[in-house]
Amino acid sequence: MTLEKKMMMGPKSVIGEAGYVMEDVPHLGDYLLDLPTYSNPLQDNPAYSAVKQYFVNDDDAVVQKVVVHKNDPKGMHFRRAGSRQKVFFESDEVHACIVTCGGLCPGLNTVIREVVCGLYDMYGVRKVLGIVGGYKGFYSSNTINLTPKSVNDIHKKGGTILGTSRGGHDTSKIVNSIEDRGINQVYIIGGDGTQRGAALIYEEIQKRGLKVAVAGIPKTIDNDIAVIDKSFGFDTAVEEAQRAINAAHVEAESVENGIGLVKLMGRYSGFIAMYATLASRDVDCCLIPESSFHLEGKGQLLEFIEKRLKENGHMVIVVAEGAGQELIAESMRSISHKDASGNKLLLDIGLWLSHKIKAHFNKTKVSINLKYIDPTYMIRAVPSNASDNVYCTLLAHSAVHGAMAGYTGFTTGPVNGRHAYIPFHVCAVPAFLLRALLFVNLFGKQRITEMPNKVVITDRIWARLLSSTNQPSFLSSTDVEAKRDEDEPPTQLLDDGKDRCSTPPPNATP
Ligand SMILES: Nc1ncnc2c1ncn2[C@@H]1O[C@H](COP(=O)(O)OP(=O)(O)O)[C@@H](O)[C@H]1O
Ligand SMILES: O=P(O)(O)OC[C@H]1O[C@](O)(COP(=O)(O)O)[C@@H](O)[C@@H]1O
Ligand SMILES: [Mg+2]
Repeated sequence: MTLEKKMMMGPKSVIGEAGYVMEDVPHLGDYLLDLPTYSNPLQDNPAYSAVKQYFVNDDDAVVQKVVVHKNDPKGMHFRRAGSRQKVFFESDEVHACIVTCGGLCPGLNTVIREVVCGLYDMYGVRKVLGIVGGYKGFYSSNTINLTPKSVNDIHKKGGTILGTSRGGHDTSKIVNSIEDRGINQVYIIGGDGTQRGAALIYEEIQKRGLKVAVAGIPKTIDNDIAVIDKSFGFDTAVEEAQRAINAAHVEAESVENGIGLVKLMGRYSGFIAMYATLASRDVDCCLIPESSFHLEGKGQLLEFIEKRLKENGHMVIVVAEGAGQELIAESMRSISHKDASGNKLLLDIGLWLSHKIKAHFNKTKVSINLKYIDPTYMIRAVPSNASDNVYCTLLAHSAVHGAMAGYTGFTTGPVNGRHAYIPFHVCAVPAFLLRALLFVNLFGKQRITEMPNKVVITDRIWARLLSSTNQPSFLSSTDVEAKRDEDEPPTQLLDDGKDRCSTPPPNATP
């Protein structure tokens, strides 16, 4: 194949029998001809000497959907992460760099540590640079040398030893810096914005024909990155949130008509609020961006608060920072501001709700005692917990194995419990196969940053939350219908072949 032809190939897909599609990741060999390969040094590593199979089979893939039906096509797959028999870099040839971008998240230091140690211990790499202060650090800050010794204890600290920033993504300046420094592996740790930036860096590197592997490592405390099971730091955040909820509960319980209001992070997705509520059992009401609510009116928030106070004498409300933004905007006629990365700056729903609840009970002459707790930055700043630490290690090692094997333009992460390489770009799949795959609506959105991961309030998990808090859903039946239409069609069919949304079950009461 000629070089031009290889360059034109773009994102790849591997198509197999019975509707098997693998959305493959790019490889340095796609645009650089005749790259030499080397045997993987892992097989000489004493720690791995008892391993039955050192390497992942070349065509191992991870399936995107695990719940299937007998006539379903095999569906979408991603390349399985892990070490390969042949690597495309010699140990002393590697000059890696690591950068952390966007908001803080528990586990950032663990990932940095494990990329450094993974490169050193598994592949004998000796040159790893830390880029200081996020993307703009590539062209405006000093770098620091990272060694297993210098990163040994960093997983015990919150934050990122490299520093981070929003904004400042200048693709050509970044790639110039990569080229000038002779860097050939770039590990980019960050959320959706960062992964978009990483895709641009990968494209520019490919355009310049550089032998530089670009590996994205997804980070977001909000857990709003699509495709992967969950992001690191999320578990830690849910655990840490329990402390704030407990405090709110103690405060609320100790006084007459006590209300504990806790704001948790979640700009567009209410995962932290939802999981923290499900875990706690002390929460009476959880409000998330995906499920709108009103203050006034029958079955709405203020009425529910009145009811719960009458029943229990106290209550705890958990609100995700992105919830109810349209209500605040309406009542304050606010101008929308953005941060340096272009993310919309949110209005403080916690303060606003506190004010509205107090004003309401003032008007109705009921004395309440409301305590508002905003633990958001305290939660974000803690070191990762044990389970996140284990997860971060695997994530970092998967990225290292992928880059050493010559893969590039990918984000790594767990898909149904198995780590996979997910391409930055969606590959083209023939239309007939798309139809056969039965999830045409989702296609084109499977790339990590195309569509944020959101709580699907028509899924059973949200129903479990509503039933555990016994709060109203605050949605009208029209809202529910609209939500059902937005979400994926149900896969659970009744015996007569009609779906549960459109047809009431036999004997259902109207
Ligand atoms: N669409 C984009 N294209 C290129 N770079 C982006 C894009 N969106 C964000 N970035 C860059 O990614 C970095 C982190 O983005 P941000 O949205 O702040 O955090 P996160 O990656 O956690 O979502 C910033 O330096 C920002 O400039
Ligand atoms: O004050 P900052 O640093 O902009 O961070 C606030 C935002 O960071 C987050 O924790 C996560 O955002 P990112 O995923 O973009 O880093 C959001 O929940 C929150 O809105
Ligand atoms: Mg983001």
